[in-house]
Amino acid sequence: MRKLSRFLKPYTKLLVIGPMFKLFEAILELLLPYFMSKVIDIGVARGDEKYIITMGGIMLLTAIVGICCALACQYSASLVSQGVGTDIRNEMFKHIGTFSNAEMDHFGTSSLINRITGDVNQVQLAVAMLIRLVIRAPFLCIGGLAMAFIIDIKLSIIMLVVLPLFVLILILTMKKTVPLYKAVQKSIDRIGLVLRENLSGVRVIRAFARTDYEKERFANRNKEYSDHAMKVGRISALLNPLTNLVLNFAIAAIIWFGGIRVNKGSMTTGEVIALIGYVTQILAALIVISNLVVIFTKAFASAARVSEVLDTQSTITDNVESFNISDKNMNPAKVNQSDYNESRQNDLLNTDMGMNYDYIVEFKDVAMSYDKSDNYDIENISFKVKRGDTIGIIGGTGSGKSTIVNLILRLYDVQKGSVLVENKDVREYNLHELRGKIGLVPQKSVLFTGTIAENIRWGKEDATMEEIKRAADIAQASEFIERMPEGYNSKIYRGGTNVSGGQRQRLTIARAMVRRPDILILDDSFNALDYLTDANLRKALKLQTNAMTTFIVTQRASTIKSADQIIVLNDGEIAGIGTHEELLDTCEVYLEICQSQEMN
Ligand SMILES: Nc1ncnc2c1ncn2[C@@H]1O[C@H](COP(=O)(O)OP(=O)(O)OP(=O)(O)O)[C@@H](O)[C@H]1O
Repeated sequence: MRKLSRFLKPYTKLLVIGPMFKLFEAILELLLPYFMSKVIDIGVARGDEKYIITMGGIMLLTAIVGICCALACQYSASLVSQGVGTDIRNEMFKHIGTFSNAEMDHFGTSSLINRITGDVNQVQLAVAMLIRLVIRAPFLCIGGLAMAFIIDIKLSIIMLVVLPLFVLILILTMKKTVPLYKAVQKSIDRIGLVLRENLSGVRVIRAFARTDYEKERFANRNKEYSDHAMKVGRISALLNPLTNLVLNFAIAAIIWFGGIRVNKGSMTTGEVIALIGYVTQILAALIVISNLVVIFTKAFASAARVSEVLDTQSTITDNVESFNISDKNMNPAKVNQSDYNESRQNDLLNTDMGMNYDYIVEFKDVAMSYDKSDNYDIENISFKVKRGDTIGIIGGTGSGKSTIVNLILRLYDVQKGSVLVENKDVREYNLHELRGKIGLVPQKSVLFTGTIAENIRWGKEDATMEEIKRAADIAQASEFIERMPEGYNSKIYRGGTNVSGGQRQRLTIARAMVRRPDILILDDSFNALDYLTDANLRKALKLQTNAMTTFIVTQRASTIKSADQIIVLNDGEIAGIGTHEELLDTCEVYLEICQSQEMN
């Protein structure tokens, strides 16, 4: 929570003004029982109607001013808590954007969503309570006690007996419930995880007839949650009757002993009524304090989860200095397209003059594991790629194909060796510059809510309709787009679930093509296409993209048969490199793949 206190700084004024209003309202609230006692003792006792009306007016005014103060405090609390919540969410979102895939893997999307929503809400609630109640409740307790002692010291001794008893009940209840609240929070997290997995994978679950299994998994998580919540409920349910019992006991005692003192003439009826008012106020304030403890305990746990995200630094650090433009102080995130184009033109000029690089991509003895251990997921990877070549990467599942392309984009860092793009280590690049050279078609096609044209424009913000149509042509997507009633303005919903898998794949290819990247990476991007579309797409890529270096990751040998170079992976290592014909003679793994697919 302390780490998040910096988010309160911009609201310092409201943080002072809000509680001040609440404090003033508490003072007014403490005056009401006192005024009441005067009405009874003077107005009613003497039958002084004028006094009753005047005091009634003062009490009404006090109450109205009190309500205004409470409203002003409430308003400040809303401004601050909503502001702090919004600021934390924005900062988290921005920070998560800097995470490499390693950090995303570490937290998991489900947990990140919970943290940015549920946990921030909890912190937000604590901030609101901080302003509204943290000063008010203890003030009412102490102030009420002081007023009671001013009215009658002897009768106030009842409070000294009742208060410790009341506090003991609250502490015992909290001791039992606070750990349970944490368990409840965790089980809500787990329900969220199961729910998210189920909703996003609903088709797979139905297809594999796993509905019953998933129902049971959800029911178990739900039961775990309800068990914890019920336990909290059962204990909390005891709180109300117990506190009411103590309160009524205190009131009865005040009336009993107060009555005796009134008969003796040492106290007035109004003072007894005022004491009843104060004891009620004090005990209500104590209940509020116990609720505050619960809210703050939850908020501390949530703040720790939020801070963990904000304190995590991406293992992939960006090289801001390396961006090849005149203003080195420029924020790379804000580098605009024309600066970038200028930088690219300089690079290309250098290339044409033979100054810059021989190979567009080079892996030098690369090893890497996702968990950063010595148990490498890929190892001893070395190869060189010439500009304009088509490279096929083939191998069984889990052999490391996607890992290799992830390293070109620097989605992860290597542990051994180096990856060079245009003769420069990817770690020396500014990430914006590096990724600006590359068009990726990921294994899992993801589209975004918006029109088809908007989705393709993701690849290049300022793409004209002509460029979009050309990209769709190459991706073999124009035919189905034009058949849709609204063509390029047709809407894509929920990550693209309203188009078929193959159509989605072609749209993601168009999105990558529209930026005319130097390096195009197709990570198993043809697997949802029929053989004819696959062949047409490869033909179009070859014809239209002469200068583009294309990596095709696939399990289908026919897709990469005509590639300039094929890299065969087996269990994280290179089993062979060469053309289709060369590999058939030299690489047993490749021969086996081809034979299994009945082609050689
Ligand atoms: N995010 C990750 N976290 C941990 N391990 C991973 C991660 N991604 C891949 N791996 C592991 O790294 C190895 C190589 O995976 P990779 O995805 O590169 O294989 P692949 O050849 O592309 O497989 P496929 O054809 O099934 O996509 C596998 O053992 C896999 O379990």
